[in-house]
Parts: sequence; structure tokens; C-alpha cells
Amino acid sequence: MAEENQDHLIQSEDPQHPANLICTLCAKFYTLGWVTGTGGGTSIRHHDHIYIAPSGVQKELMKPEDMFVMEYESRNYLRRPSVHKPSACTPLFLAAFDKGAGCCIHTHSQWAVLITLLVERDFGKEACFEIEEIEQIKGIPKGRGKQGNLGYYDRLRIPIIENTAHEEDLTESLTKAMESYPDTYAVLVRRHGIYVWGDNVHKAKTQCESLDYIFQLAVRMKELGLPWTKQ
Ligand SMILES: CSCCC(=O)C(=O)COP(=O)(O)O
Ligand SMILES: [Zn+2]
Repeated sequence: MAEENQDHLIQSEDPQHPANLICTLCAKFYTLGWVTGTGGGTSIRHHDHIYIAPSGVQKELMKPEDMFVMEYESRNYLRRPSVHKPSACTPLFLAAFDKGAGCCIHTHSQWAVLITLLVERDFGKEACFEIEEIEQIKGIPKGRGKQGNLGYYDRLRIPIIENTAHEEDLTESLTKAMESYPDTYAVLVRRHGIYVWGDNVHKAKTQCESLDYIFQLAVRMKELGLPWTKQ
């Protein structure tokens, strides 16, 4: 399919249309410090179409016409705005869609980055943030194919991967972490941020909010000398 004249893919009066939703979500995320200075972003899968933001732009100022649209099966771009390049996070978003996600959010939240600095790097072992007995853990699903969310006494585990010089080079380690932690809906990237995905936009957003709350709390707990887990 020619990439020209595909504007119908991004033109809609419906605020829930992915092209509109990515813009409104990123404007909200900017106010939380999640996507400032062009970092971070959001991608949505809508049936066989993947909506992707441009790379290196102010994410809070994007317009629907800035959006790239990819056909999921073929990985071909159906719409490619000539003035932009697609987000460097695209292969990572696709890795989440390959796991059944409907939306993937990447933030550069300082709370997420601080957590990756507080969990020590253990060479030869996969690093992981762990916390339990915090009410907000109930905002995170038990795992893919499992019913319901974690309970108060469950332990939340979020794997941490090492950062790379270029965002797209994170794909291999992100995919590996997804395989090592099949129940996870998020992967932290050391000194960088986090990728959070969900079955749909609502779940990706609320999970991202719950995790950010937990990370902020965990940083404060560490400052106060309080443990994240019972042992
Ligand atoms: C200052 S942002 C550096 C790149 C990055 O980490 C990021 O998340 C943004 O990538 P994009 O290509 O979507 O602008
Ligand atoms: Zn990033």
C-alpha cells in the first residue's frame, strides 16, 4: 500500500482514537516528568495497526498528523510523515506487542531511574527490583494468562536491564528479560527509565502510575532505612 494519502488512519473526532490518544497521554505524562526533553513515549496497537510517535520531538506537543502507522503483521509503514523518523523505541514497543500488549509506555521517570541505581548490579545474575506488603502492588496484574492482580502479600518483581548507547539496542535484553520473567508487565532500564505495557491503554497507563508510585515510595523507604521486602 502506498504511504501517501493515508491520513484517514490518523484523522478522527474520537478522543479514544490511537492517534489522538497518544498525543493526549504524552501531554499528561509530560506533567509527571515521564516524557520531558523528548525522552520516553507511547505506542498503541489498534487491531493490525501500530501507532508510533516520531523520534526526538517534544512528546507533549505532538499532533495526530505526526503519527506513524505500521501494519503489525508485515511491519511495513502504512503512513510515514516525511519530516520525521519513527521513535527509536519502536523495536521495544513491538517486543511488547509480540507479548500481546495493546499499549506500551516508555518513561524516563526519575523514580524509575533512581530504583535502577539502588538495586545493585550483580554480574552474571539478572538484576530485579522486589517489593512486598505495599497496597499499590494490587494495581499490577499477576501475569500474562493469569486472572487478576497481585495481592498485598505477593511480591512484585520488575527486572532491570543494562542501558545501551542506542535505544534500539535494548531490544535483545528486553526480550530476554520478558522471557526470564514471563509474568512481568514492565522492564526497568538502568540509568534510563522503564518500559511498561498492558493489555490495553487503560491498563498500561494505570500500571505505569502504580509502578511510579511504588518506585517513589521505595526511594523514600530506602532513605529512611526501611526494607522493601521482609527478608
Ligand atoms: C533525550 S531522549 C533520548 C532517547 C530516548 O531515550 C527516548 O526514549 C526517546 O526516543 P525517541 O526516538 O522516541 O525520541
Ligand atoms: Zn528512552
